[in-house]
Amino acid sequence: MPIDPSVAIGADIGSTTFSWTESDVLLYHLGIGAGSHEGDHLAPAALRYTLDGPALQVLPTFGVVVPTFHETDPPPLDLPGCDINLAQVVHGSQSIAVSGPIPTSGTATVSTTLTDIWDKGKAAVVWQEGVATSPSGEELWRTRSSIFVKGEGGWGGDRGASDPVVLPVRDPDLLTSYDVTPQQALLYRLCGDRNPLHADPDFAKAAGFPAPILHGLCSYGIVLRELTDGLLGGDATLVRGFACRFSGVVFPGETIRVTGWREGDRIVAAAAVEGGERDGSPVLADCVLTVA
Ligand SMILES: CCCCCCC[C@@H](O)CC(=O)SCCNC(=O)CCNC(=O)[C@H](O)C(C)(C)COP(=O)(O)OP(=O)(O)OC[C@H]1O[C@@H](n2cnc3c(N)ncnc32)[C@H](O)[C@@H]1OP(=O)(O)O
Repeated sequence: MPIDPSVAIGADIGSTTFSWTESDVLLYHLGIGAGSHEGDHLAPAALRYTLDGPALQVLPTFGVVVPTFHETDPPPLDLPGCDINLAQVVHGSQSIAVSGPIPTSGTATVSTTLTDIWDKGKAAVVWQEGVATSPSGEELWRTRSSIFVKGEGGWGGDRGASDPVVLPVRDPDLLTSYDVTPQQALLYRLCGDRNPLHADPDFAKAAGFPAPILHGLCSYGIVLRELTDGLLGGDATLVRGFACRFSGVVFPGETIRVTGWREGDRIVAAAAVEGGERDGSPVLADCVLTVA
């Protein structure tokens, strides 16, 4: 069986220790479009993401990517009990909760567990959770993510329960957009995800797409940055968590429209493609930004 839930569920994927520098933080922020709005490269809020020094802040979505930031090979997908390949896989959902602002440089260890597998009949959803700790053992952040594995499932397992975020009916507090550059995925892949799905047209076609698609985690970072800039004055230290489901693909060169509502100590949001033939196609759903 390509996926054996009896082996996979609860499996300890292991621990990795990694380090990062201010340069990694700067590259990450550039990869998710920091400084690209007109005048942004000189604005104090954007400089918090793009200029090294005492004012530099870290958008918490960095915590998701930093354990593999220096990887130069495609994601290995060597998950216990899962005989699957990259062409079957898209990122399904992602969340991170931080204990406090992520340092601009440091060392940490992440321990990851494969927590659950849902059987969608025509696909399987594989869930992982990670806990990152400092060298002194202090918890820094927690992540939860899923991959959607096409062509798996059908063993009569649990379908899982979704918990959709209901968006307010009132006018949004933020309506903004970001123009994904044609080379966005080629830049973002330098942040540790060399999956050929985002760069190689032949691989993308074999995986069922007309062209390479943008990394889900790039859209995830773009949307958090837009919400932080638009509703939190560009202060990344106010973000305690960010969760989303990847509800549709983005092609480099498209525009992502971000709509957000402030609701007490959280912001709920959605993202969709703006303009062109795919206007309104979903990108991110069930977005929740938790505010300190
Ligand atoms: C080990 C580390 C490995 C790292 C791997 C990641 C590496 C990265 O480089 C990969 C990427 O970044 S890929 C890019 C980012 N992801 C995407 O673009 C996916 C966008 N979403 C889609 O295409 C579809 O929603 C799609 C395809 C997800 C679902 O669409 P459909 O097939 O049409 O399914 P649908 O009919 O809508 O729903 C069927 C059931 O599945 C549930 N579901 C839907 N979307 C889900 C999602 N995103 N996550 C989890 N579950 C999801 C539905 O709820 C439904 O279930 P049920 O019938 O029980 O209600």
